[in-house]
Amino acid sequence: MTLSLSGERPDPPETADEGVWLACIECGTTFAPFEAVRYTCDSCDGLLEVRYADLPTFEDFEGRGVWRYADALPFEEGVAIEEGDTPLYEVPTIEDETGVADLRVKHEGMNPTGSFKDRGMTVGVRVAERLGVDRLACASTGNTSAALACYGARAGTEVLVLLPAGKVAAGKVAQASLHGARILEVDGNFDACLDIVSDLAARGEAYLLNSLNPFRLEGQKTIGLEILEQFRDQTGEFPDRIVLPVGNAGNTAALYKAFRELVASGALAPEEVPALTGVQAEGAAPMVEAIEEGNDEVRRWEEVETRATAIRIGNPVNAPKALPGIRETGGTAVAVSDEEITDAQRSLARDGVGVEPASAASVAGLRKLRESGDVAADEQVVCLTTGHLLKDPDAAAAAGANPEPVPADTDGVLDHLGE
Ligand SMILES: Cc1ncc(COP(=O)(O)O)c(C=O)c1O
Ligand SMILES: N[C@@H](CCOP(=O)(O)O)C(=O)O
Repeated sequence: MTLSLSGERPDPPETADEGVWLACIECGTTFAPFEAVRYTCDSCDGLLEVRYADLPTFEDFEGRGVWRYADALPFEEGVAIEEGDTPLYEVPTIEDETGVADLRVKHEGMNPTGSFKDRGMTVGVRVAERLGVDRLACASTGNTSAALACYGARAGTEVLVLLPAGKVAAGKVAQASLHGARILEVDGNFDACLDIVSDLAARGEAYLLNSLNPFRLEGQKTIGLEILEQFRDQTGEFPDRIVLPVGNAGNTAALYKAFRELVASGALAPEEVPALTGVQAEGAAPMVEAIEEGNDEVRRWEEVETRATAIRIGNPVNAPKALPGIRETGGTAVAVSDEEITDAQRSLARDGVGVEPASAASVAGLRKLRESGDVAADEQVVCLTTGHLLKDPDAAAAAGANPEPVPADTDGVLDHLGE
């Protein structure tokens, strides 16, 4: 099966429950959505996708936040704390300097726990309730654990998180801890943590809420729906391109699914779909490698390193959904250095947008693609910034200027200021 923008609408199988079912993206086998815990296909182990008998158009959306898009989701409401409805900012200085026709920044750091993961958790934790599981778990570079801890607390369910020891930013560990998750620090990287937690989930020890869980990506689809609506409200048009940081490739997969569904409902023409453009750090760039080499599979990088710890990932599990997303929308992928990421973080901050390093990768990638000519000057672009500045206070302090010590009197302060 190919995940294409054909506008195809499959008929509901007998396994559908109120017009919702799960389908394998590799072999097409379908499953009832809520009768059993399932993350991948029983027949071929392929990734699963949530499918709907009815697909909404823009006119069907009403209300605010993630649940404005209930008609595109498996439920009417979730375990919610006002996630979504994040700002789409103008960034005049960066727009000027990159020389694109229009540049806006969709700041997902403005979600309740400071990252886009909340959009996935409001749906995923609701599904967990429906399935009646009693322990939620994830592997995390930080943000997933913060969001799961918070939404798990809200649902009153036990949460277990596995983190790569020494590689998670301070703000994120603090969040997971205070929201009451049990935190295990693993002597290995994120991919090793995900291998372990997937194994625990397969043994029935916990319900997995990483983006391998197809319901989480349903919530993350709303980023794409919101961008289209906001950009059209602000400019009268849809953006030509969305540039986003890539780690486990959940957002790339989720945005592509949002656009495929809008095409299938007739709400969006295939040529109106924004080109999905992924950015990775040079030290963790398996998706970029696959795009550059034209590979259908992504090679797992065993050794990964980057200052942008949120995307320090060598085995993007959603690659089979995300690669077609980049290719079919006419997008591309690019790797950026840690220095380029920090420069972009500073530039965003100077335009009033405080983000963590991984988020700034989107702007760093846009800069690089403008220099290479892969992004044209007449394009209308949205850069996705995925997490808040305060998530990683150490990186922010290192990127900013040091405080200057002064004596505790006005003359001393004036002297220091040289006035
Ligand atoms: C701040 C931040 N940005 C980007 C990403 C990458 O997103 P994805 O895994 O959906 O590619 C993550 C986590 O993976 C993240 O925490
Ligand atoms: N950046 C992520 C990595 C895990 O990604 P997920 O989307 O599969 O949960 C994090 O914050 O842990």
